[in-house]
Amino acid sequence: MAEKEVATQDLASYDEPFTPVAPYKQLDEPGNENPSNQPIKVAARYVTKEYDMGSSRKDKIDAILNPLKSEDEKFWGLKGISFDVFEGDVVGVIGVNGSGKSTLLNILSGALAETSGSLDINGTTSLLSVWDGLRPNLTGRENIRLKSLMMGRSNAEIEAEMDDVIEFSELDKFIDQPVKYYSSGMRSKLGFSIAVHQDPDIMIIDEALSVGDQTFSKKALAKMKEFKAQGKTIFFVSHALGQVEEFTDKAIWIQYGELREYGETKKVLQDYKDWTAWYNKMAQKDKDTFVKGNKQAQNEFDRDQLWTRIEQDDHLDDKAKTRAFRRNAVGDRLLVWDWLVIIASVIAFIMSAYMFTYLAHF
Ligand SMILES: Nc1ncnc2c1ncn2[C@@H]1O[C@H](COP(=O)(O)OP(=O)(O)OP(=O)(O)O)[C@@H](O)[C@H]1O
Repeated sequence: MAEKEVATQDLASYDEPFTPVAPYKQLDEPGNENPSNQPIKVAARYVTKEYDMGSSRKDKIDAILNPLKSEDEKFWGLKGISFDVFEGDVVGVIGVNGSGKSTLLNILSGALAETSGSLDINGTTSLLSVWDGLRPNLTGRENIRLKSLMMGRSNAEIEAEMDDVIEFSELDKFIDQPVKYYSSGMRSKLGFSIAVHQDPDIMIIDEALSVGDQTFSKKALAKMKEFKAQGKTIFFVSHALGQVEEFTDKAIWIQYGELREYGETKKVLQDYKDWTAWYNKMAQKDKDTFVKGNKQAQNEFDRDQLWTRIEQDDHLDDKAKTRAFRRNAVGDRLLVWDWLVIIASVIAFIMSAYMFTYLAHF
């Protein structure tokens, strides 16, 4: 009976708006213990990603030339995610489709720029996702060379490793075929093999183990365990909760762009499963309302709401608050570039109009 009351109370709270004030745990809080005093590998504070739904250059120019047109729709893929990860932590990242897992991992790997927030990464990262960094028109072998060069490997190192990478990938003669003809499993094998041979400090794996065949998944998991034993830091996104449970020590649960929970894998997985059971029991109409409400909150989120959260965070001093609120210059640089293109086009247009009127006099 008592158990039922607790469950009911927990379930009711799912409906309430989720507004974390200090969503990351302090060092040595339960779920974030650092018994061997490991150095911090990743410290994220209020990391956001604001997607522009009309994000093509044409959409942006359109919006400037038609100021009366309604503003582009924004979507906050991440609404201010904060956490600490220590050397040797193996962290599962879970959450329903569209919650923001890939967005977070792409930001951690440097493949995507965050909109704002402070992110300190101590070491090299390597992202492993089925499509990441693979050029469809290049062969498998050329992709190995390209990705390795991008990771700062020398030609000699690449040639020395080439046979091992190919052997691990099990692609055999297909290695000289363009990647666009590969199945998703084959891409995953190639991507995985390239990534593990880069020997990064921080390994980021996005769903890549779920598409290969079972034998390869086992081999890949064994390789990951080897990394774990060496004390590497690993982020592991997967919908396969069994794999997350088997392989990770801590888990981050992301929901609609928020960090819902971070702590010991067992506890986070149990809470996530409870939530999923609660969600699945709802009538379709209620599920739609729930999802719509959360997505709307992601559309309507803004910098004021973000600042309110940061301001209330007692764990941060003023300097850290300012840093956490700061917009990332990369995003702004893109805007400046867009403006330059527009200004140059307007000047070119005015000059041609002058030339035309001048020539028309003769
Ligand atoms: N380039 C983009 N422009 C606009 N919205 C985007 C873009 N990329 C992702 N999103 C949106 O951001 C949200 C988070 O997406 P993300 O891919 O990070 O989720 P996910 O948790 O990895 O999902 P899945 O489990 O399905 O892979 C989604 O609602 C998605 O539609």
